[in-house]
Amino acid sequence: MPTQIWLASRSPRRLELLQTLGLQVRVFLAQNSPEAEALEAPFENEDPLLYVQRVTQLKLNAALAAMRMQQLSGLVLAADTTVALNGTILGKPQNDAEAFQMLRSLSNTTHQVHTAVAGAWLNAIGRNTASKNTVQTSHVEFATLPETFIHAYIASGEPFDKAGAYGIQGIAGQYVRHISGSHSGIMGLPLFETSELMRHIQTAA
Ligand SMILES: Cc1cn([C@H]2C[C@H](O)[C@@H](COP(=O)(O)OP(=O)(O)OP(=O)(O)O)O2)c(=O)[nH]c1=O
Repeated sequence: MPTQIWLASRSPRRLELLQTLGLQVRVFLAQNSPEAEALEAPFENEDPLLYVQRVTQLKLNAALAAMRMQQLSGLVLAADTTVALNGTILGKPQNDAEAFQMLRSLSNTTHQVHTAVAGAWLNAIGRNTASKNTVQTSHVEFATLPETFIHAYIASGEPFDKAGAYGIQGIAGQYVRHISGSHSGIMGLPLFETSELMRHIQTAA
């Protein structure tokens, strides 16, 4: 019987990326509580790489707890993407001014995009019998972002559900001079690392 893969994510990009692997994926969304959202706030001066892994584990744990309650089983995946500029975390912008500030700070420089993935196997009696985490870092160099572009981009609404206020897969891609790492990782789910993680879990479960 094929493995049931559950993606614990609201991100439409993550679902599309997983589906490009030809997998049958179901989305599982745990109820968002204010407490859970508060836990996703970075600690003061938290290292971006540690932050992205911590939050990913929180997302996975919340999904596993909720899935147990509903007696669901299979391979469960959660992920988080964080943009880091000179060691500072750039999350999703809360308003136009924050988006503007983020995009201007990314102009004509290189930043990092970290995507962590955590997965676990939940068996038929609700036990987690195998788990694995991974994190993938890409380097993205933007050319100068003209102010007229930044304003129009913010007005389009595209920056608001994205870490660092941009999506490489959209019109901001025209200013990406160079990347090293994983294009799918920058979009939210590194396909090479995620496939390896899933194979590992399936073998170990
Ligand atoms: C840098 C970058 C980020 N992003 C997106 C990927 C993620 O969806 C989003 C970062 O937010 P995340 O908090 O990682 O994920 P999410 O809130 O969208 O979904 P969930 O927590 O339910 O899994 O930014 C792009 O789509 N393109 C990019 O180039």
